[in-house]
Amino acid sequence: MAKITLSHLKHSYEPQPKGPEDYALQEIDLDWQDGGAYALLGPSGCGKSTLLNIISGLLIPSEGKILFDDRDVTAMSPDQRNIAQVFQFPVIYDTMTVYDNLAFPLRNRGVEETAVNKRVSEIAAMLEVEDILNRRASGLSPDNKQKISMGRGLVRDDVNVVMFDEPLTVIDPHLKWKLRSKLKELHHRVNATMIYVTHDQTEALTFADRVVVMDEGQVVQIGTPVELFERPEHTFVGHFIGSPGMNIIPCMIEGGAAKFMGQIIDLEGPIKSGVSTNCEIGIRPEFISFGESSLRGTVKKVSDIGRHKVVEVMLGDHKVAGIIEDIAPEKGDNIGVIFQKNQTRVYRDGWLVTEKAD
Ligand SMILES: Nc1ncnc2c1ncn2[C@@H]1O[C@H](COP(=O)(O)OP(=O)(O)OP(=O)(O)O)[C@@H](O)[C@H]1O
Repeated sequence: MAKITLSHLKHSYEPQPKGPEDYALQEIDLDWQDGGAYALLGPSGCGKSTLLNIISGLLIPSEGKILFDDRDVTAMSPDQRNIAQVFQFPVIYDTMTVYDNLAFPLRNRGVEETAVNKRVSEIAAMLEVEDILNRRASGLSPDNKQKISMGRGLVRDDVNVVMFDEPLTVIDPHLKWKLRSKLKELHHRVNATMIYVTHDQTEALTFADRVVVMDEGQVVQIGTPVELFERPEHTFVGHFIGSPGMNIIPCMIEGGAAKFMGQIIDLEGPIKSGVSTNCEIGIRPEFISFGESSLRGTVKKVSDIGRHKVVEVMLGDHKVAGIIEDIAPEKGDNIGVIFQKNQTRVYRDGWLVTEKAD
């Protein structure tokens, strides 16, 4: 396994890119640590596949370098890079048995049969497919086929990285969580560097120790699931992660204070210096409550979503959502809205600019 470094990486599909809008990947500098479980998360079109193809060697970046353990592999073919990939759709040989499918990547590298047998048995045990090893792959259910496909990705222990590209797309929703937790468990056992590409926050947050969030060709934050939830560094992360996402409302900055609807809003900490007309307050619905407050609004909607209720309140022209577990106000009520101070942040041009309270 290897540490993977992306250094000043940029990519445009245009032969002669002019401005940033011509780049599918803006400048990316990133280290993927050896043995880490990473998710690459972002909406459709943000550049995930482009980045994956650059790491695997299917695409040569317009600018920048890829290093595996500080060795420049930018000009190397996918084969030379020694990578395992698991795709959206299972890649297995239908006419072979499950055993032969799992053994294939090892036999292909000339591994001798005793070692093949040992490793296939280990992987089969981890995936809990020992009882179907002698079955032909053609008769397997889609989730078993994808399990075998994952097994083929994990069977070699000499690869630099295992990359999963939306591997649960074809899996029934009720089986997804099973395979997802299986993959997490496998990471702990094989200790490989893994990159899991998805647009689904649940998949990313349950699989990965660290999540790389992308938007419009940029990495907007790298963090643990808790960090992404607690302190989004960009409004995109706040909005994309969470259900509902972070409330983002415009504000004015005057004399170091943030004002919304003419009132000073208490913040987690001081605002870093800088100038912009595009300033916003971000606060997650989990940290909004209702009661005595000079910030008043009208309840627009109350949704009961099981364990808790989501209350949407109009503050002037701006809607904010709060999550509450006890008795909710009713539609049309005029209520006070309280922002939990240590969770109230300011973003300038999308980027977090409040300092963390001690
Ligand atoms: N072969 C190509 N030629 C030209 N433009 C491309 C090509 N492949 C991707 N793009 C563009 O590059 C940008 C990033 O696309 P990419 O497929 O990497 O995103 P993605 O996050 O993987 O999206 P998805 O989840 O839909 O696959 C998009 O604007 C896309 O239209």
